[in-house]
Amino acid sequence: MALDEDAFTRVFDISALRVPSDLCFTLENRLRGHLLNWPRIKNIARVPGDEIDNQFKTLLPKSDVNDESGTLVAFNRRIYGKDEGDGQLLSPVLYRDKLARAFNSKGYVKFRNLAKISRPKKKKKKAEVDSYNGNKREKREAGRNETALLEVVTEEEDNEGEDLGSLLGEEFKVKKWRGPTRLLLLDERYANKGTRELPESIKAVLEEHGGQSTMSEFELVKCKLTLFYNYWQQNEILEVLLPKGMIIPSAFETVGHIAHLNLRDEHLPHKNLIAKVVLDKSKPKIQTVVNKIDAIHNDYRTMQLEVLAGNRSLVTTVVENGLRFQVDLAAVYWNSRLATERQRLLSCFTRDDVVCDVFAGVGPIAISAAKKVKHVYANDLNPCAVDYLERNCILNKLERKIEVFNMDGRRFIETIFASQTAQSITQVVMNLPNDAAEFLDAFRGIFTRNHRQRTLPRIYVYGFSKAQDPEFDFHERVRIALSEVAFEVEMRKVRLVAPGKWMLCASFILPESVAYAKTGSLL
Ligand SMILES: C[S@@+](CC[C@H](N)C(=O)[O-])C[C@H]1O[C@@H](n2cnc3c(N)ncnc32)[C@H](O)[C@@H]1O
Repeated sequence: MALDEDAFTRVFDISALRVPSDLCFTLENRLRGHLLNWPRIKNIARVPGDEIDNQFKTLLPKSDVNDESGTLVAFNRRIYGKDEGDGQLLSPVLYRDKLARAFNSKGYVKFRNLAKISRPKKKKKKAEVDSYNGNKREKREAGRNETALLEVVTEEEDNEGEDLGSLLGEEFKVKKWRGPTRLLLLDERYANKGTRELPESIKAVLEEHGGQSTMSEFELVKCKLTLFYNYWQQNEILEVLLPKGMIIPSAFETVGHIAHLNLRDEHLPHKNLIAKVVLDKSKPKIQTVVNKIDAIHNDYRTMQLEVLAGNRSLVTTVVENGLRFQVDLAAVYWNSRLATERQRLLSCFTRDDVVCDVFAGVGPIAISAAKKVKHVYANDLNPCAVDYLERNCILNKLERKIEVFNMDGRRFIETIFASQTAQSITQVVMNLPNDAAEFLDAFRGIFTRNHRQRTLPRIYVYGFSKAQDPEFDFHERVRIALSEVAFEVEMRKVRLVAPGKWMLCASFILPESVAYAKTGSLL
């Protein structure tokens, strides 16, 4: 089903007070309870074409611009000139401006409508006010990229009979310029009400301020407020589009420019529609919307993703804690939800540490650590992850502090600890929650008598548990893997990854009995 954006256009009749612009904020405060209070709609709107130009301002005498009895009249006379009343002679600047307004390349602008008498009447283009910036625009352009549009319903629309303007031009039906004004949008309960029907409290405020205003004139105008597809929020649109009673998908993970949905089965028939709305509502930050097709099963922990909307590229750049990581979501593992955990882990390290990241992926832990610690050894089995890991080291200018390896975790542990050149490793991170505990046996016998003076590293190993007592369960797995019971393990719940399934982090100093064990792996 295609998304019909026009079906979300809604038009509301409202009333507005046209007030002098210099009073609009005062009046906005005084009339607060009577003004339109809709989300994302400002209740002050500009009126096109009545702004005073700074150039004109300088021509005015120092007294109040809006002194209708004197200055404003004189100003109008100066603008409209002697030929239209008893005004003074126009200054050269104003005279040129007047001429420019009277002619254009096609002839007299002022009497252009005379020509129309002999031609069929074209549909009139109407100037409108965008409630956000007051720009003039043409009605047919509005809609696609608009959020909301405020149109003043003109007298012409109200009274078809008095169409003097269509014969002699706009100038002949509008009043003379009377100073810059603003529209204060009134609460919807005042729509289509006459001035007399306004509550006394509003009238009292207007009367009080009317004296201060030069125009001493407030006008009640009818308006049309149009709200477009862009106005409505994601959940409001999805509520309309999806079948009644269906849970509205709201949360999604973002990885750079990619929104990563995790749709339920019931959503799948509507997946493209949902993705389109998510894309529309999260642009420009989001450029691609994907859905996870299947649970993660493979060794590299990559996700099976289906691109539902937007551009198809799954290569993106994520900024995390001031560091930049390039990621190809189709080929490597990335989880933005672990950002807090990575920070917590990092807070355990000091500048004297040497860190070994056994399952480094594209490097979020290794590279963050490298900014803080003395040195990092980072490894991953996935050649593509290693490729991005190397790029990310360079991207963050940390390549001198990180050594990158591409091997199986167990072999990496054995190699790095056997290496004579390896600096003394103080911290080991094992973030492969499904199986990391099962790699712990690789630490058995990593040190020989020659290494006696070496520091015993602290190990951080992650795991999942669905048990009733997840901490106890994971603790048991760690002990079994190390074939050692007498050592202290700090156990911490990281986050609930699914109902009843916890991710945990166990940390402990590698027991001496394990590090110097005579045998290697028991398995
Ligand atoms: C859960 S991800 C964690 C990556 C990284 N630490 C992070 O936070 O984004 C686990 C990583 O281990 C890697 N991996 C899986 N099996 C491995 C193995 N036997 N040896 C080394 N790395 C392995 C995967 O390629 C993946 O990048």
